[in-house]
Amino acid sequence: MYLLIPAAGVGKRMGSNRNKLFLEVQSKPIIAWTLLAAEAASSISWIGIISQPSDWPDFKNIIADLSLAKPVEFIIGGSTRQESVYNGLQALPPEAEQVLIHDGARCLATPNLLNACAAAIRHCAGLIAAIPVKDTIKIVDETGIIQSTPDRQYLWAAQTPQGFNVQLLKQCHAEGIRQGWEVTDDAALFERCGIEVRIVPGEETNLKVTTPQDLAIAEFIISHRGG
Ligand SMILES: Nc1ccn([C@@H]2O[C@H](COP(=O)(O)OP(=O)(O)OP(=O)(O)O)[C@@H](O)[C@H]2O)c(=O)n1
Ligand SMILES: C[C@](O)(CO)[C@H](O)COP(=O)(O)O
Repeated sequence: MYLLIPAAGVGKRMGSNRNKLFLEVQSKPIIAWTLLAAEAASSISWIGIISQPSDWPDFKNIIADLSLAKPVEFIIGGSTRQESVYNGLQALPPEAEQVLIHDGARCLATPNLLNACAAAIRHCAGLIAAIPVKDTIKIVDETGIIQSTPDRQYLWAAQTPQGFNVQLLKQCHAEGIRQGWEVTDDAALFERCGIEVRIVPGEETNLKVTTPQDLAIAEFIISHRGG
């Protein structure tokens, strides 16, 4: 299975002065944990890391330190996640029929989750890892007044990995460009094009390291993992 890792962000919400993926959790950069999960997932045979060329020397040093057995290709990142994934799709080898996309910032996803998504995408056009929402969610207007409370049984928190048929995802990205759609995940492009996206049970611990609080939580989770 081909795996694209969007890793070209800047980490605004982390308040970091450079790509947050170089921040350390348990003495390893965030991206190193993500790459180690990909290395340990038996289904993954090819890794594309989508990132800004100015970060490539640091990524290359990290990869060398990890002595990964799997090939890692470097792909130039865009100015949004959506653009970065678009670039990643163009860089896939022509024989790639399905792809998993997994945020570099979701460094706690387990190899099992990557393998489960890789197995499931053989049987559908699109899927995402997701977990049921625990909070009561409110739709609020711009003045801060609640407009409605959606029924929680239909609410799921989207994670990555997200898996897709490559041809269809390329078509959906192209349609997104034509229509000027701005989305925060690839499933949203499938949805807007009217193509079904299936849910695969995600992991409660598979948080996206977005804020300094997430970094502390990631530190706690990794330090309490066995092995
Ligand atoms: N232009 C971008 C922006 C984001 N990403 C990647 O998409 C994932 C999810 O993005 P997010 O957590 O929002 O990362 P940042 O964009 O770095 O954070 P922020 O939005 O706080 O600036 C991350 O692995 C990030 O590196 C990317 O590849 N290209
Ligand atoms: C793809 C994603 O991780 C699913 O939760 C998320 O949508 C990325 O969005 P962000 O706005 O870049 O954090």
